[in-house]
Amino acid sequence: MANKPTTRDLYPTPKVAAEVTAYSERNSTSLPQYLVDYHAWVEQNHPHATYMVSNLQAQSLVFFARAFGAKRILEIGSYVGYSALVWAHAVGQDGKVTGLEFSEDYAKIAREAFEKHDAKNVELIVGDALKTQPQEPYDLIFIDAQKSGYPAYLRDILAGSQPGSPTRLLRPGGIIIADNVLRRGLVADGSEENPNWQLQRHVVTAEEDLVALREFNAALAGDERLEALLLPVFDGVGFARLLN
Ligand SMILES: C[S@@+](CC[C@H](N)C(=O)[O-])C[C@H]1O[C@@H](n2cnc3c(N)ncnc32)[C@H](O)[C@@H]1O
Repeated sequence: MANKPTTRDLYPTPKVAAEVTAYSERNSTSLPQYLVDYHAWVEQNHPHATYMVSNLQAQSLVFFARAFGAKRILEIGSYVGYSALVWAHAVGQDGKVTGLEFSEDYAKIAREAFEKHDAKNVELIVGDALKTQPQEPYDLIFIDAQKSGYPAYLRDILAGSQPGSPTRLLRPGGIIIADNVLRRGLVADGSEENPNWQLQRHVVTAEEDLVALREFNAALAGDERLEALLLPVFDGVGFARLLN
């Protein structure tokens, strides 16, 4: 029996992959124009714009948030607020988004964007997310901060969401979404034969990030309180549902 084609077999050149992404974006429910414009503005004005999720990934986040029925979302790592604004759009005015962001400078830019777009349902807490997790329940937690912190974030979420606790962080049935869990494939294949090894090793990721992400992915799949799915889309997206 022939093997199913892999992502690379399906979209074998950069041009095909780019066309597929643009086509998928066009054939998914559109984002409001102010979100697309803000993404473009950050790309033109900020040196670390690649920190942001893409518009197509943002479309997927809106879809998942609504499909999961999430009205209260915690985001760990907000940068200048693009994905926080996306979540704010997804949950609507009767929902709530809390972003945790280390940098005061990034948070200032994000808050200006929230104000400009009249997003009253999103707040930012500045500081180390390992120390600033709120004491209230969320339906969905998005992890997108420093990769070396992913295992600790997961431990904190699980420890802070004990069955029966009135202050639990993630409700029973709540969803965790973690971005960049494959790091251009280096998490799964960190060998020098991986063409991304030379390109990315010193630029995008450090060995400690890869070690932490492998630990995180294994913990997500192995914890008996979680049902997990790792999808090889975008830079690798990990999903988990908290069972109790
Ligand atoms: C990939 S960016 C987030 C991008 C954002 N989610 C988006 O898509 O628009 C990661 C952010 O996490 C922040 N960060 C890193 N370590 C952190 C920590 N310990 N606590 C809170 N934020 C942290 C960084 O300052 C950076 O802005």
